[in-house]
Amino acid sequence: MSASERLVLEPVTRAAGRLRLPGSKSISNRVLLIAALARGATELTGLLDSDDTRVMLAALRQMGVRIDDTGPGRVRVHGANPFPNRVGELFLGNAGTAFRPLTAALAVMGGDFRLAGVPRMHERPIGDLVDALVGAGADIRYLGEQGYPPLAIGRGAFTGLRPIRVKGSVSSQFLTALLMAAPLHADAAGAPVVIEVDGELISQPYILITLKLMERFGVRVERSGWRRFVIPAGSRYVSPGSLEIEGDASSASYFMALGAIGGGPVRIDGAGADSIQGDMAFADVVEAMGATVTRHPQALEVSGVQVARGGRLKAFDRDFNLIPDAAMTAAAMALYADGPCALRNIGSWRVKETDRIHAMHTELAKLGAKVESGPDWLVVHPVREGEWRAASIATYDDHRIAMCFSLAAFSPVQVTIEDPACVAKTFPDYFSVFKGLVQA
Ligand SMILES: O=C(O)C1=C[C@@H](OP(=O)(O)O)[C@@H](O)[C@H](O)C1
Ligand SMILES: C=C(OP(=O)(O)O)C(=O)O
Repeated sequence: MSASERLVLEPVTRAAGRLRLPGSKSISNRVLLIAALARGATELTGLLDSDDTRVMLAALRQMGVRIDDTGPGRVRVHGANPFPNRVGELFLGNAGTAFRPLTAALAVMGGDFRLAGVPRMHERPIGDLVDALVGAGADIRYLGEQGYPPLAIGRGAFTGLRPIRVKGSVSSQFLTALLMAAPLHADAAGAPVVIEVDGELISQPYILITLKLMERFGVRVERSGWRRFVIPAGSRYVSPGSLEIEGDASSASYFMALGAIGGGPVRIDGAGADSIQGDMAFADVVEAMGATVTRHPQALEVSGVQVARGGRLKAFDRDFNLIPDAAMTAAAMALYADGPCALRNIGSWRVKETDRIHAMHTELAKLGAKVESGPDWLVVHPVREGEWRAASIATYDDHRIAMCFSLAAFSPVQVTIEDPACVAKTFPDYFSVFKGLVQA
């Protein structure tokens, strides 16, 4: 492995300072697609520039959607429904927020599309979404293994006559994809679209992001809890003119952890108490661990959050189903807690960028931690003084493994992060922001 493929983290003892978050991945990719489907042009600001948003932008442009670059983090999207090009081969990397919603939108539109990604994307399940769409008349074929990308989408007639039933136990992105595509049918057919969730629905706060952004584009979904969603007849996306994208709350979790472990205060601008992202609840996690948290609008003039250490970090035993991405940061913080920390209900980790339960178990253990895990849980015991081991951390092409193991710099040993560039999925300059906040 060459030097640029590894990052050596020398031990640090303090962290303090202020930073601005990159744009939210979840919001960026949702509004790019919705704006592309809306009447009128939308000026987006605060857009994330990373691998996941680049594949979405490239796919939309390939479909003939005009998107002007109007400055750093700014684009003007000229809506076009249906898309001018209804034929194409799309490469969507490992971006779940591009692959799943585009599958649904293109299946409802109909055409002749092929959707593929990196090898890991072809191991991430999509069968529950394909079943729901095919059940409603869409024409989708698997080009590789059944239930997984790559996919071919044809011209089949999406009827949406009966309620569309979808399972939500593997990923909430399947329901998000159906919700975002539904107005295309509700508008064209002048009929309501009803979506029913079959069984458990994980990662629920991401559905609220979807519904809130649809509403910003004029589509109000009627819902009964998490079971039944009705997109009224005639619903159509209309551009609000402009939209400011919040900072990424999952990215904020690493800096909240820095403030809690490294003293702080660490001031994080771009997403605060008024955020629509569920991962802002990570502020409650660090607070419960003993950190001192200040949230906008109570005390800060810019939307944001500030975290400082409150004492030794307290152990936790928590259900993390609602915040699966930020939960990884908690697993790394457990290295410094005052007792064993349990992360429960995190089964979705198995089918994300890598098998995250296996990866976190393996890499935390390399540092000297005792770790236990099961199908959907992880227990991390803090490392006692004198038991730390220098380690080279494998990152499995998973941005979040790379980012949360930066927190191992607070150990007394040298830690090396392999392939740090994998952070480009959501936060290309993560390590330079990190280095600007920590001190030996
Ligand atoms: O809808 C979204 O923007 C996301 C939903 C979550 O996935 P699951 O619903 O698969 O847990 C999350 O892990 C992912 O990073 C982004
Ligand atoms: C699971 C993640 O990504 P994706 O949007 O590809 O599902 C993630 O960013 O942690």
